[in-house]
Amino acid sequence: MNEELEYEDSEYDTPTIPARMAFRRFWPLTRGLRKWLMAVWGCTVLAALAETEAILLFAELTDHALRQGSLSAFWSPALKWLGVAVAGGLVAYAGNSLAAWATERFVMRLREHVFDHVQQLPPHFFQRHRQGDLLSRLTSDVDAIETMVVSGLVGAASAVFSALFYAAAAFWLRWDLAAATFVLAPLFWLAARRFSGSIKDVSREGRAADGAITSVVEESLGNIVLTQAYDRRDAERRRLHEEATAWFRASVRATRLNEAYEQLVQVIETVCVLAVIGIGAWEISTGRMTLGQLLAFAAFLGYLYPPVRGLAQLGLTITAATAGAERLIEILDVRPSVTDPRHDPGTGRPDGTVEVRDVTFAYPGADRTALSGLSFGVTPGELVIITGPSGAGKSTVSKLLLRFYDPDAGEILLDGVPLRDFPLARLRAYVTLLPQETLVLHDTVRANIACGRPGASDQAIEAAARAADAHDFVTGLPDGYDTRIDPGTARLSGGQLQRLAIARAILRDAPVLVLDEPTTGLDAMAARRVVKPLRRLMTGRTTIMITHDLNLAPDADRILVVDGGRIVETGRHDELLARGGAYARLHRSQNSAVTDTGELRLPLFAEQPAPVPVPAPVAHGDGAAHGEWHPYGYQAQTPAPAWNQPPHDPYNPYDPHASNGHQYGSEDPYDPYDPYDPYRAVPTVFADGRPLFRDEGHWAPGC
Ligand SMILES: Nc1ncnc2c1ncn2[C@@H]1O[C@H](COP(=O)(O)OP(=O)(O)OP(=O)(O)O)[C@@H](O)[C@H]1O
Repeated sequence: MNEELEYEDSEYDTPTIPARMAFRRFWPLTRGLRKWLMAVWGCTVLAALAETEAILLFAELTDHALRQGSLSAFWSPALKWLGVAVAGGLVAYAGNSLAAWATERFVMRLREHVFDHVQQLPPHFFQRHRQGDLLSRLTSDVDAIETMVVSGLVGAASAVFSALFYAAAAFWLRWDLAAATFVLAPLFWLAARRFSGSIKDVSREGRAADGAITSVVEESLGNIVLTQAYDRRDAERRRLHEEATAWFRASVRATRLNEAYEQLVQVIETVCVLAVIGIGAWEISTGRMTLGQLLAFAAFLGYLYPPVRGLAQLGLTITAATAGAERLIEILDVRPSVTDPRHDPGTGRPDGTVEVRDVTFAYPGADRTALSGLSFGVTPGELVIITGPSGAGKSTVSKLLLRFYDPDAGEILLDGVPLRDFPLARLRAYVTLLPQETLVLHDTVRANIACGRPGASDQAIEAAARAADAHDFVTGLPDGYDTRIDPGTARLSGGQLQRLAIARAILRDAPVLVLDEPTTGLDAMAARRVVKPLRRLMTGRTTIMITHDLNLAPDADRILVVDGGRIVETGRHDELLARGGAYARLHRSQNSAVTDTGELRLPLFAEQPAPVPVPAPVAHGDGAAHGEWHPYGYQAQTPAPAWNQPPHDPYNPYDPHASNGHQYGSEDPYDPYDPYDPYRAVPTVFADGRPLFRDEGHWAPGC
């Protein structure tokens, strides 16, 4: 299956794979365990032999000791039986322990295999798959495969052996009786066949629902602040209820199907036992069989049915497990978007000269290119800022620089060597990313910094923390560097976490740095506090900073303004401002984005284009003179501009303005959601002529 197919499939329409193919897919993972599986099978065989011996001894005891009432005939078979029971017990214990060891090793190996694979998958894979569903695939679906490949195989081999062995013993004991019983054997097979299709369907539904439940719980807990702040508990509960209902239906149906199968088999077994007893009674009455022989035969049947029934049940279990295998195979078939080169050119640590040469790139499955013909270069010690509007392709540049993807056309070179020629681990040691969201490991502060360079000494960690201005707040934590922090930790502020990330990057000491919005999400004070550590981090390195925050722009050696995946302007801060183009506009919009609190108190849109007088003047003792603008209203006599009317709230049934026809569906043609509505009046100036929004023109304070 290719990747294109992959993201079109949701977790609910996983492709169907036959059990045999699924088995073959995972069988190679049993390498190294197969001899132990053989040993487990050997133990099962020995245990079956011990059981058989026990049954024969039971027949001997019945015929010689019990029927003849002879105690002397009791001791020898009794002691033998005891010996056989102890030996059988030991063998069964060894076999079961070994089986548990082998199956758990297989599960571990499979889980690591899938986990390793998932870790190599490109970022868009995780955007398109729900995390909860992935979790469920890595846990319960992995267990299902174990059932299919290891327990299933050993179970099937043991059941086949036991069935054949007990059948042979039954034939040896009384072939005619055995033949009569075996005529009924296909009934078991027919019953299993009847149920297997439905059981597979219901297992598939159950697994998908299991993944969906984990997803809802995971997403809901991850968004707990949103849930509580917007009181979305009922909505979240409903979401969980929907998925839980699907799970509930699937599991009840699965239990019903299994139970129906079990009971049907029970009835078939009873028919067989009655047939044996009937024929046996007739044989005993004609003197061709002893009671001991009949009881031994019945015991053999008692041992024969479980493996026969087990085989059929195993078929159903494997069929159900195939549903899990399909879900894992779906993930394993997604290929990583980048791989290591065949040959490592073995270059030493690069100086850090980066050249992006005519790069074009579209995300897999996307119909638009994210970058088109992008070219720029950065030399060691230089700071290049990439800015531009949202969706311009800035973060995509960082993904290509880290080689999460390869360009569709063009090339990115590090010291003249194409990125695809570096082994990934080495490339990512040379190019460090400081991502937008601060990534925290569930570990101590020390480990969080040290993950920049595993094995770093405590002194190096502390030096990095000092350079990142993190040492002081870290030593103020209850356990200093040994304080445990968690992702989403409340212990540290956004700015502090960012400084930890900077310490980690300082310790990593890579020649190339890619900073993706290093100050986004921080308030002005926190952003200012990270600037100094950032400068220390950037010193002497090739730095590519992706940012909307143009406060750092005057420091840049070059600024690239990207729009629609292309570079639309290049230059230094002053040059670009003087040019008055895209950059100047971005810069202006950013500076004017500092909101005037007066603006916040104004209704944005008028209800009516025609001015309506405010019913009562607002009496304020703050010097609001007649005719003066006041944030809460206009003074009497002065017709209030439309935008200064108390806003009509279409959702408020008590809004007095609702009665004047300002309701949806009334004749009032005003549509608040239509930007081209001719009735819509967007105020741009205050009553005294001052511009309402700062970027409308110069606004000298006090005028
Ligand atoms: N995984 C993806 N699959 C498909 N298209 C994507 C994917 N990620 C991003 N894009 C698209 O690629 C384009 C560039 O996205 P990118 O994230 O690089 O923009 P950006 O400039 O960093 O935006 P922002 O400033 O909002 O982070 C956008 O049109 C976006 O919709």
